[in-house]
Amino acid sequence: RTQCRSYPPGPKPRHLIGNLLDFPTRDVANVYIEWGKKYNSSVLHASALGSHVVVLNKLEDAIELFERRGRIYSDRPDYPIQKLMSWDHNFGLMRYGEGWRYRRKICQEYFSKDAVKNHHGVIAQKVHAMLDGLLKRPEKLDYHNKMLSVSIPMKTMYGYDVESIDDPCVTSADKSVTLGAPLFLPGESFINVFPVLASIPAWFPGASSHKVAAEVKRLTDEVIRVPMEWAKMRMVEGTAVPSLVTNFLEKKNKIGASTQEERAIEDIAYTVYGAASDTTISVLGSFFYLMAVNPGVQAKAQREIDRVVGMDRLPDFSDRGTIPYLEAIYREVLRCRPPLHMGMPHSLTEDDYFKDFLIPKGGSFLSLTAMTHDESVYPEPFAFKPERFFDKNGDLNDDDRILAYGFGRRQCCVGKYISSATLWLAFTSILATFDIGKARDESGKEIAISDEYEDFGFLSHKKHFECSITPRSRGHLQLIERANVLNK
Ligand code: HEM
Repeated sequence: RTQCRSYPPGPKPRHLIGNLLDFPTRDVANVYIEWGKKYNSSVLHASALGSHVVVLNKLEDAIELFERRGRIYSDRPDYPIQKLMSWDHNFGLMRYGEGWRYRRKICQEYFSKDAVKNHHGVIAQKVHAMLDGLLKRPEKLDYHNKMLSVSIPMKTMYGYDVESIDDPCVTSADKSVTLGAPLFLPGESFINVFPVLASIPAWFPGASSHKVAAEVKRLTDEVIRVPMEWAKMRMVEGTAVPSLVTNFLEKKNKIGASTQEERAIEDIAYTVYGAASDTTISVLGSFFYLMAVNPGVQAKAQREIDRVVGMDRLPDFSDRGTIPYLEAIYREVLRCRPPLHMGMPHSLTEDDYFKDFLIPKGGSFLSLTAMTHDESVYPEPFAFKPERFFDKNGDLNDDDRILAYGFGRRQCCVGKYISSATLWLAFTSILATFDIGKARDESGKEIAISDEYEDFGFLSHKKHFECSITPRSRGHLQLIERANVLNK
């Protein structure tokens, strides 16, 4: 340990401001991949005014630090901007401690591998509604994607059926994330670098992050309050349906509950809505894009689905495990395009030493995109090849750890089982019933789809693109209609 002296390599700090101007605020993961090549290191470092950022580009390093040494790597950075935006209610951003543990435990039980079966009905209903939407208005793909992605968390958390994405709960949550997420990046908000700035008022000249934060706070408070009040009203009316919140309110009415528990439930429901919706939108957007530009993969998947499911019914959860190629598509979509390209920031609670480097106490990030595009593990990393997940015998290989769900003592994404169930059923049902292809212009020529993504800081979504979505046959069309009649 005494030999370890220097921080990991990275851009040379400037006088006084350190690396403040070097931190990328757009296309973050790719910039850190480039840094990795430039400084010839998979562990990178930059700092500004006492705040350190360490980026890990290699899976084995993340396993060593975030898992084996998880005790000291499981905190989250204390961003002063968070409180100004009411995002301290988001337990995914909470410091490692009692408050986080309490919320995580409740959430984990609700979404455990076994408990996810309780949500299969809701997932199937919402996936079938998406198929119906695609049938009637295929040009509104973004709308249907968002409806599916927001309606599952709203139903499982509050028992609330989202009727339209113009629902005020949805629009306020959207605005809050669009405005607030970029302020988390190192280099984007000076408040995170100079915590003392958090106490200057929003009207102070130049306090631009404060003004944005104040608006985000107003929106966030609304996102937390409105659906809770709605659920309470349904309880009073006697029309509530089971959900995390309504189950809790029922218990509270029967045997009482502490304020601490009520706060936790409120925080969990709000957190899950945000954590589930934007990530699912991102993956589904990537899925449609990747299917439209990879017709060979799509055709092979459809042959496999037809072989197992046949033409007389829609896929259901009992089919999972019987269509290996679909499993490979699920793995490959998440490998190609992890929605949170940098994962969630983990913070180190004490100085550590790794590979002869000093890893300073403070912020540290892992770069999921760099890990899922590591050429030594995934040859031709930018090619979409579900086949990479099969071994020589044609069986699925054991690379079933979906890196996009993260690492460590925070036991990675608490929603990974419901997410996996949702994405699997959505992918399989969409491919079973529709052909996805490039759209055509008036002269019948295919319109190319660009690879552009919209960057929201930590998260990215596929930029809007035109594609054609057509039912595979009259029989498939009828299956969708029948499923939706049954749902009503
Ligand atoms: C493809 C979809 C999803 C991806 C890629 C994803 C990814 C992630 C990642 C990378 C983390 C950070 C883990 C870490 O600390 O390193 C996380 C945390 C979290 N995710 Fe997901 N997630 C997805 C869907 C969901 C869904 C559907 C839910 C709903 C239950 C959810 C709930 C959460 C929560 C509550 C946390 C915070 C956990 C904590 O800090 O203890 N996620 N997710």
